[in-house]
Amino acid sequence: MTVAGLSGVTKRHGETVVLDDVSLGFTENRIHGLLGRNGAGKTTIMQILTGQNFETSGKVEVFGEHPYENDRVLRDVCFIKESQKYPDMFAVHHALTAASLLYENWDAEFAAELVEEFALPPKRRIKKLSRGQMSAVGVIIGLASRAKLTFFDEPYLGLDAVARHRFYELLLADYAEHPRTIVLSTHLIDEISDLLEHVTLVDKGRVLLDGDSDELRASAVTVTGPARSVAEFAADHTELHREQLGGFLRVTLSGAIPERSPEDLHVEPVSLQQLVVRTTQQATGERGFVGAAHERGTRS
Ligand SMILES: Nc1ncnc2c1ncn2[C@@H]1O[C@H](COP(=O)(O)OP(=O)(O)OP(=O)(O)O)[C@@H](O)[C@H]1O
Repeated sequence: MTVAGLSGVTKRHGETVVLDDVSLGFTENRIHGLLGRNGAGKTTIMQILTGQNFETSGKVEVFGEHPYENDRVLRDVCFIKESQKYPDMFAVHHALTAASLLYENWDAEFAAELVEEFALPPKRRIKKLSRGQMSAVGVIIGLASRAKLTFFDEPYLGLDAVARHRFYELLLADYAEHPRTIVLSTHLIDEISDLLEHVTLVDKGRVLLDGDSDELRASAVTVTGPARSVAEFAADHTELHREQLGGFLRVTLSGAIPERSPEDLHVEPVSLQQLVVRTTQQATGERGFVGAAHERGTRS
């Protein structure tokens, strides 16, 4: 069941088209990745779905209703972003108390455990916290709120690598015990790709990819080997990308892993990160992509 979705949504700021006829949906009890380059429109999508921004046209539904100024909807929605502002006097514990009043599924015990886990000084004012500690405040609120629909708009980027991995572990463990819909927006695709069950890729306000992660991973392969052999093999496939590595060639090809391939070739499924990069390059016609015209021509 789709809990939050956009249907033919366009968002304009004056002459600038920020979202261009976007349709997407986030399914109940699933971890979604909302991916895309800087300025792609990810934050705008999340703002519209959390009632913090307006669509110019199209249909927006969260739990079957429009979210704007809609308490019935918003009490089940948590939006965690890096730029979250708190009143000047707020200490960590004030932010947690405010969150406990806002979210009906708030788990105070879990929040206290997370404060210890991320070694946060509860009485320190938020504006005095380090960047990583500020990110931890957001991460803790996002997890302990247990909202039916939780958006994380890159708040964990301020955490160091060790703390980020701990966040991913905690998220997965808590999600297993308390299934809900989680949307993660990030540039660090490799880091979170194992977490994601569904991926939506946006670029320049348009949806480029939208599908189940495993199906997307199975939709392309990387083939590496002696240049001539790879080129011969690639000739029969739709090529998404080509990289020369000395006498070797690496190509990304559209399609499933072939049952048989020449012995001197190494064929592996594409990683989510590669797929995202290649698809975005293809859409923007960036250098490094061979066969863009063909691929574009074959897309419906
Ligand atoms: N109020 C505004 N007026 C004009 N343009 C805006 C406004 N808000 C956002 N934009 C533009 O909309 C586009 C999408 O912005 P958005 O913040 O949604 O992207 P994003 O995918 O979240 O990017 P990032 O990964 O860099 O955070 C950008 O080009 C941005 O400059």
